[in-house]
Amino acid sequence: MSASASSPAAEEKQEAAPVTHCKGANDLDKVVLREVRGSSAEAIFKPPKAIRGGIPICFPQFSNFGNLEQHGFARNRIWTIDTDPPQFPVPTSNTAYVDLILKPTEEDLKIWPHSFEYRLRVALTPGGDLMLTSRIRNTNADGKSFSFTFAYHTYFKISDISEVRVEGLETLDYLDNLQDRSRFTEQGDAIVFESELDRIYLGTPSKIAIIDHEMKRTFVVRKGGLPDAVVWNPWDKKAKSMSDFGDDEYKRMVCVEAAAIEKPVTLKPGEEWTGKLELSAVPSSYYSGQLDPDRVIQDSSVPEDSIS
Ligand SMILES: O=P(O)(O)OC[C@H]1O[C@H](O)[C@H](O)[C@@H](O)[C@@H]1O
Repeated sequence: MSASASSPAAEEKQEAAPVTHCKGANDLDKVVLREVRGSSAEAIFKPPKAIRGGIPICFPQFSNFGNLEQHGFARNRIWTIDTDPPQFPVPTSNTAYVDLILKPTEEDLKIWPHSFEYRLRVALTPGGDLMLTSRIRNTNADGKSFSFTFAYHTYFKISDISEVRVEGLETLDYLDNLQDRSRFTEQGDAIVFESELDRIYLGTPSKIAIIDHEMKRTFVVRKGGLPDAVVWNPWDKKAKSMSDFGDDEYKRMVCVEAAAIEKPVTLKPGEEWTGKLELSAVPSSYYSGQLDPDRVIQDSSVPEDSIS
């Protein structure tokens, strides 16, 4: 799906849920791993399997935190354009956006017996920032609550994994997926990459920065309703084991995923949850060694209190 799509068109089926390409004014086209569908290296576009790259949606399960397929089924489903969405809680004036909706099929209900409506708004601001707003409602008629885990599995395109720092997660606790999800405390003043890394940071702030020194560009991730953040780079060995990923592609990508994992979200019938993600790209000189996200996002289109 292209996030540069504008207002809702006539009802039509979308090929896949994830944002796979986003051409923005301020370098946000670099958010994605692939330039266009499958043109780079080893990406495979074969529905119903999600393409690797972009922003796959992990719902109703992150990873193997449950009995469903890895990362849940939402990323592998056909979404529909929602031509008549209810009012969204984020300002969208002057933005180009598309509203998508996902409801469970009969098959989905067999593996996850809960009725839901998942509304996703994908919006691009005039400045090129990308905003994703997920609204998930429990529409169970049997009076039952349900719980889920969630992630925006965002792939960022970077110059060189060895040159990148992730700031905003220092001093936090994390679960290390490479060590049976044991709990550790981050000791570094930033995350740098020297080998495979796969961690779930807990209780994270609403802003995280991915600083690409070589490109002199910083991605700012802002999020709301999503307390956790997954940081992932497969490094060389795992890259080789993935059939839809080039052997060297790990050098040019990092995933920083706004998520709700440690404490699953529980919704009673009729209740709705909102999870927001906003991505900006700014020149790294704004950061130059000091993380001052307030400074770089002060012109953001989303007021601070609307995202947290
Ligand atoms: O290969 P996928 O199912 O898309 O998952 C890719 C990666 O997603 C997350 O980042 C997980 O923390 C990793 O453990 C996993 O390898």
